[in-house]
Amino acid sequence: MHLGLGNFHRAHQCWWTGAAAGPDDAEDWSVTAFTGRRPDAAHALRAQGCRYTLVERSERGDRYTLVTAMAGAYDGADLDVFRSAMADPRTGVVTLTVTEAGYQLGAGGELDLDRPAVAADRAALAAPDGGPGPATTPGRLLLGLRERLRADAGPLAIVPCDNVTANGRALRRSLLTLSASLPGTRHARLTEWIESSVTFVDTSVDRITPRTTEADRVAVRAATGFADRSPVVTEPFRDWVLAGDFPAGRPAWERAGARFVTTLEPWERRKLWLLNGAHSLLAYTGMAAGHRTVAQAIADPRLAELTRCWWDEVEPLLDGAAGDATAYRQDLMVRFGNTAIAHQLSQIAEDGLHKLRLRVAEPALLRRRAGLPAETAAHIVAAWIDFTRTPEGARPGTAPSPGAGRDTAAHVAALSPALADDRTFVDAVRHHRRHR
Ligand SMILES: NC(=O)c1ccc[n+]([C@@H]2O[C@H](COP(=O)([O-])OP(=O)(O)OC[C@H]3O[C@@H](n4cnc5c(N)ncnc54)[C@H](O)[C@@H]3O)[C@@H](O)[C@H]2O)c1
Ligand SMILES: O=P(O)(O)OC[C@@H](O)[C@@H](O)[C@H](O)[C@H](O)CO
Repeated sequence: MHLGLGNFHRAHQCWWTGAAAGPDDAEDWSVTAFTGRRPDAAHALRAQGCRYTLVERSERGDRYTLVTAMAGAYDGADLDVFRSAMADPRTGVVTLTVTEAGYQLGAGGELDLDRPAVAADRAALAAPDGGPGPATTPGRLLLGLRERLRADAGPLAIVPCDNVTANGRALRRSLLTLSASLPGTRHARLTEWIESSVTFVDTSVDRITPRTTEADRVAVRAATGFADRSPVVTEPFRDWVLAGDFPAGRPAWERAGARFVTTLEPWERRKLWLLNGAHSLLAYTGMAAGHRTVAQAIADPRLAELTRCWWDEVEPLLDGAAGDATAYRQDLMVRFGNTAIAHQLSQIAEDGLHKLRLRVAEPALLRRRAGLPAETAAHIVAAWIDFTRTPEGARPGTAPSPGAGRDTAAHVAALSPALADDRTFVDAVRHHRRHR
């Protein structure tokens, strides 16, 4: 099963599941996918038998693959179908790509029980008649797990694939907290069962996948003859590192290059800080400089130099267990410079509050605690604050609550209360705001 049927799932886990197929059909797995917030993606895929085209795009040209691993696509709000899929003993793995914001975490990285959407889900889950049903990802997952326990359908692995630090452990804590906050012995039993029978796998996922455009659909039709409404364009590069157990089995993803490790942290830090941190840097500083795509921004010598400064700042925090950071940086420069991929800076800039906490504030705090300056981090935070003052940047999720107003310290506190207590860092952010 998959939750969050967007572009990235189609370019990564779903493609990977098809590519993991072995010579014996009995080993093959398929994906039943659910959208997160809107039904559109499921409708479009169902209308074409859940098949779609993966376009691997580089400056050397396009490569087209028909992906057939998706068996079903449904609206995530269709809770009857969702519950029966979760309670099906043939379901052994649930992957997720619901964006960073979808995890409903507060600034401390824990489930925010007081957030209205989470509070509404608690009421829905506690209602004796089932109520309207939960709407958030943690709420729906817990509903599904409750159904699986009731049906005695066996253990399960949950595999979050979003750019969230220690994503498996974070989701495990959230579901246990949510379950423990619900009344009655059935929820006490649910909490115990999750602890004993549900595993949460930490993952680092990597494949730059921009939003599909109408021009992409036209190109697919011209090249393949398939009038595909849901193709997905991605870069040739791909990576998937996983740490955790699969008590109900799993596809042989390693056949297509996935790596199973014991500790994810070195991989996750290298990818989240070097790649995603630099993406956010390029998004906020690049848009302010009038660029639209990552390739345009990295071709700007001033921004390429700022990116190198960011990498110099975070590289000493990496322990090298994930391999040579120098080679990784060189590869990133090439990947960012792929002019065939139009990765919009505006897409990366969305939900900045949730993203910067993990990819910029966390390493900045580690540096500050080690007594080191975090100048480039301050520069990125300043660029984000300035972006939140623009009409495009003032949307919820990108900017902190309106109460933060123009105040630099309040913005930093929304990212990280600990960083906001660091006067040197807040002053550095102020300095960069004035001098940009
Ligand atoms: N696109 C990439 O290059 C890429 C690469 C690595 C990781 N990821 C991860 O995948 C996530 C999704 O990226 P995408 O390109 O597929 O985006 P997308 O917009 O195509 O799809 C996002 C999916 O998440 C759902 N969603 C959005 N907000 C939600 C919320 N608050 N609660 C529940 N569901 C929600 C949407 O309905 C949709 O199904 C990213 O946020 C990131 O964490 C993306
Ligand atoms: O997908 P997001 O929104 O978490 O972040 C935007 C980009 O940094 C991200 O999508 C990268 O392209 C991706 O993580 C590369 O693997």
